[in-house]
Amino acid sequence: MPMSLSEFAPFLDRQDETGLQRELDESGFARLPGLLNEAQCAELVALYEDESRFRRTIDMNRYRFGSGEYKYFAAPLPALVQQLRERLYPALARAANRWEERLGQEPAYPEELSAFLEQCHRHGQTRPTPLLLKYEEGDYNCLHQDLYGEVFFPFQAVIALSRRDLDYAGGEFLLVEQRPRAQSRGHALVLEQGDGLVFPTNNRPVAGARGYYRTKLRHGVSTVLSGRRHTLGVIFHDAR
Ligand SMILES: O=C(O)CCC(=O)C(=O)O
Ligand SMILES: [Fe+2]
Repeated sequence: MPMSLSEFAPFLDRQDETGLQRELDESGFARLPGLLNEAQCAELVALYEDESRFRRTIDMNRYRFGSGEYKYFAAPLPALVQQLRERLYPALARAANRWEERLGQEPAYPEELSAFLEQCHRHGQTRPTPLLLKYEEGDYNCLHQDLYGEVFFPFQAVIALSRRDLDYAGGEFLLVEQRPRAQSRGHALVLEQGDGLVFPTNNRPVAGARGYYRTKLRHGVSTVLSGRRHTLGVIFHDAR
């Protein structure tokens, strides 16, 4: 069954973008509720078993990344993942350019994903990074960043594919913000099936007494207490 674009169109409308941009500026992250429907989530979960769709499988325990498993999609990406990556990108590039300006940098991100990916390719980053993750009872994802080379896009997205309290318990999405010369702040975010969350890949500008300063962010997942939790990670830069 082909997956339809219209299903995740609403938040991408211009009028909704204002709210998204405000949330990103205020807290650094933003929820995108109802990004995928139940059938789309189930379809992505089912893809996990189709080895032909992936270029690499990571046993998280082996690298001490946590416990659980994830798989990077091979090119060409499944249509739904490709469309999500393309359609989330432009609003996030506008946010990224505004953040650059706040930090006194030139706006660096092209309007279209394809142009940004060309930058990645010129730096030898040619392998796709969108991934599916699977956590079972006792699994977790240590706090980390997903930088795969010199070029990186300052936002990434995660989409919850499983039903909280029905398919799994625990397994909150964790976001920790490291503030310069201050203690870190943590957010535990519960995502419903189909919800997306956009968050900074590396750092973000925060308004201070004398202009903006940068905080550094890392993300992870708390221990899954029971059941199975699947997520889709949409990272915009390709990897070396
Ligand atoms: O499973 C999650 O919620 C987090 C996944 C993750 O680390 C990512 O998408 O980069
Ligand atoms: Fe990650």
